[in-house]
Amino acid sequence: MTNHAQTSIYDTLYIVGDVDRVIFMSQDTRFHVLKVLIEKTNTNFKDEAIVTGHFHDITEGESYRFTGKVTEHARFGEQFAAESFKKEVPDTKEGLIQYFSSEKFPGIGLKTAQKIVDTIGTDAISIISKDGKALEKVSGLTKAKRQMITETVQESNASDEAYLMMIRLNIEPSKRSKIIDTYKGDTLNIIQYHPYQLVSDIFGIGFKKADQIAINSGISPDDPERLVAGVMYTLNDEINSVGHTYIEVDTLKAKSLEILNTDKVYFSNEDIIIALETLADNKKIIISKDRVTLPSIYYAEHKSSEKLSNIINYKIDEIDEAQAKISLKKIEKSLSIQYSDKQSQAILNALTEKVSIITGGPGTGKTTIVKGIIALYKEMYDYKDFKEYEIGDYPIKLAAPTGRAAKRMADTSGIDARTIHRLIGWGQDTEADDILDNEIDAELIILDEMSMVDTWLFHQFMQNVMPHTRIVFVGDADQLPSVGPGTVFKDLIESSAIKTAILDTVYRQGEGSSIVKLAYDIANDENMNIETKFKDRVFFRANTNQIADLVDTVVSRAVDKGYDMRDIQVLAPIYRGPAGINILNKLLQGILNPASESKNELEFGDKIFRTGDKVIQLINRTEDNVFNGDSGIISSIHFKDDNNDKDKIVVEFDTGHIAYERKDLTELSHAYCTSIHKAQGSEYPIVIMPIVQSYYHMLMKNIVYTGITRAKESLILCGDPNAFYSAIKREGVERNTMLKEFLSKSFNTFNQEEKEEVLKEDYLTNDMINDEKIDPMIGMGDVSPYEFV
Ligand SMILES: Nc1ncnc2c1ncn2[C@@H]1O[C@H](COP(=O)(O)OP(=O)(O)OP(=O)(O)O)[C@@H](O)[C@H]1O
Repeated sequence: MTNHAQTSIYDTLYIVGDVDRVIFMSQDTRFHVLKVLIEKTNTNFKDEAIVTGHFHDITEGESYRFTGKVTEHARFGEQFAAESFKKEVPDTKEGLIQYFSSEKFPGIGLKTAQKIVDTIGTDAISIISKDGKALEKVSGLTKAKRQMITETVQESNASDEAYLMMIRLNIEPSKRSKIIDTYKGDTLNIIQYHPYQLVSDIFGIGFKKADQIAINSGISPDDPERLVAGVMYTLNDEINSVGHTYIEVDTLKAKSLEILNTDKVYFSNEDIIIALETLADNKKIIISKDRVTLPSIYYAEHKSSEKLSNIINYKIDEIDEAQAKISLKKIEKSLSIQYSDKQSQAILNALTEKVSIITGGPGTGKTTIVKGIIALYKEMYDYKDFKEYEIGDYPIKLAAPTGRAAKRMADTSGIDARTIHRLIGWGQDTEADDILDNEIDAELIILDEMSMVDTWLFHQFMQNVMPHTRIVFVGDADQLPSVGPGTVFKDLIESSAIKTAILDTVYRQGEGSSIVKLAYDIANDENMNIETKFKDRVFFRANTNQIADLVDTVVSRAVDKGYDMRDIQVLAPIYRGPAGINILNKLLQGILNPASESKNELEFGDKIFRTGDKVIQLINRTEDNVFNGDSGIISSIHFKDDNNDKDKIVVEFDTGHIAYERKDLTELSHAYCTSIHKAQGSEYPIVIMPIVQSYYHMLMKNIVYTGITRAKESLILCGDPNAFYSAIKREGVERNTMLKEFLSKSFNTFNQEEKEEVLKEDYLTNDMINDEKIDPMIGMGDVSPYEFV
C-alpha cells in the first residue's frame, strides 16, 4: 500500500478529473472501470489514475469528483476505488456558459447562458439548486425555461446523491433508475425515511425488500409506517396474488402478523386494528362488516353490476322471434351447418336478450355460434357487407382481452375485432378520464375469452357500454380465472341474472381430436389413462431432472420437421427449479435462436436478449397497446452510440413495434417457455407441457385444463403420470368476490336507500381505480411474483 505522505488518514481522498475512457462497465451492476486524467487530487497519483466503482451515469470527456480510497489490484496495480462520485460542476465563467448552453438545457443558447452567469454569478449551480426562484432575476427568461433549468439542475444534484444512497442501502441496480424516475427530487427523502412507500410505487419491490432497506436506513421494526405498510401489503397481495376482491378481517389480521412479527418486534391483533382504522380513515381501504378491500375494487364491482343491471332493464324494440327463427334456418342452409338446439338458442338469445352468455369448452361451437349471431343480425337488420363500412362503423363490435384472441376472432368472423382496451378507447396518450367518457357506439358487442376479464377491466368496459347496446359474453368457465382480481365470468353465470347457454357437446371430436376429449374428461372428472397414445397426443414419462433433456429432444425434432418457434410452445407452471420456466427458456433459446455473429445480444440480469428471440410482455403497457401475456419477436437491438443515447431492444408484436430501454426490460422475458397463465387466450399448433411432482403448488385442475386446451394439433405431455392425476383432482383456491352478491341485489332487492348505503363513501371515484390499479401476477404459488423479473 502506498504511503500517502501529504494526507492524514482523517482526510477524505479525492480525485477530480476528466473521464478519458470507460474501460469496462457492467450493464447490470453499473460497476465501472475508468481512466481519469487528473486535474486535482490529494492522493499520490500523478497525471492519471484508474478509478473503479458503481456509477449510474458516466460520460466520457466530462469532469467528476471521486472520493474513496487507494487500493492495490493484484494484476493492475494501484487503483482508486471510489465510494462516491459527483459530476464536477463548472465554476469558471466560461465553463458555466458552456454548461448552460449545452444540450442538457434545450433552447438555451450562448447569449442566455451568459446572461444567467452574469446575473447570478459563478456559484449559479449551487444557488439554483438551493433556491427555486434564483432565475427570476435573469431578465428575458420565460417561466417555462426558468422551470426547465431549475428542475434539471436540482434533479441532477439530487439524483447523484440519491443514487449513492441506493448503493449504500443495497438497492438492486436494476431498480435504481426506476426509483429515481418515479420520485425525482424526492428520491433521497423517500428511500431514507419512507422506504415502505416503495412497496406500493415500484414494481418489483416487495415488503421484505423494503424491510431490508429500512433496516439499512436505521428505521426501527416497530415503526408505525412499517405496521401500516405490512397490512396494506398483505391486503394487496391477497387481491393481486390470490385474486380475491376482499379479504375477511380475521384472515387479514393473521396474515399481516405473519409478515410483520419477527424475533425483534411483536405486533398484536390490536395493533392491526389500529392500522386498519388508520387506513380506513385515510380512505386507503374499505371495511364493510367483516370484510376489507381496496376502495377501487369495491367501487369497480359495485358500479359494474349496477351498470349491467341498468343495461338489462333498458327497453329496446323487441325482435320478431318467429322471424328470427326463420332467418336462422336460412343461415344454416347458407353456412351448410345444422345448429343444435342449444346452439340455436344461444344465437337467438343474442337478439332476444339485452345481455346473454355462451360458455363451453373447446370445440363446442362458440366460434361457429358467433358467426351465426353476426349473420342473423345482418339478416334481421339489413346490415350491408362488413367491407362496405368505414373502419369502426360496423354496428357489431367484437373484442377480447388479448391481442392474440382478438386477432383470432377477426380471422374467424371476417369482421374487425380488437382488444377490449382498444374498444374502450385506451391507447396512446389516453388519459383515464377520456376512457370513461368514451362510449362504444354499437348495436351489439361480443366479448370472447371472458374468463380472462378481471374486475377492473370489466368495470371499465361496462362504463362505456351504451344503454341500448346488446352484449354477448363468450368464454370457457372451466379455464383459469383472470390474472387480475375477481371471477367475473363465473360470477355473471352464477348470478342467474343473465340467460346463459351452456354448451356441452363437442363437435371437433368428429375430426379426431383426442385433445378436446381429454379436456372434456378433465372438466367432468372422468377416469382416464393419460399414458394411452393417440395420433395427436402423447405422455412421456420423465423425472424432474430429465425434463430439460426431453424437451430438448422433442423441440429439436419438431424443428427438424420444419416447425418454427411460433408453432411450438412449451408451457410450465413455475419459474424455478430444473423443470422451471427459466431453465427451459435458456435451453430453448439455444435450440430455437442460437447465437450467431449476425445477431446482436444484450445482457440484462441473468438473461441474454438476442435478435430473433421470442419474448413476452409481463405487465400491461396500455399506452402502447401491448398487454400482459402478449408475445413478440425481437426485431433489432441497438447499442448506445452516436445515434442512440441509450441501449434499446425493439420488439415486433402483432400490434406493431415497441422499443424497450434498459429500465423497461423487467417487463420483458423470453417466451419459448411461458407460464400457463400467460398462455391463456393464445393457441399453438404444438404444446409441450411438463407435469412433475416438483410443480406441487401449481398442480391444479384449471391450470392443467387451460394448458392442454392451448394445443391445436399436437399435445406432448411429459413427466410423472401421478403428478397429472393428482393435479386434475385438485381445485384451485376459491376467490372471494362481491360481484355476484351485488348483481343479485341489483336485480332483486336493491332499493335506493341501500344503494346509497353501499356507495356512501363519496370519495369513491373512477380516477381512484386508475390510481390504485397495479399489475398483478396471480396464482404463482410459493414464489413472490416480483421475483420473476
Ligand atoms: N352444429 C354443428 N354441427 C357440425 N359441426 C359443428 C357444429 N358446431 C360446431 N361445429 C364444428 O366443430 C368445430 C369446433 O367448433 P368451434 O371452432 O366453433 O368451437 P369453439 O367452441 O369455438 O372451439 P375453440 O374454443 O376450441 O376455438 C368446428 O370445426 C365447427 O365447424
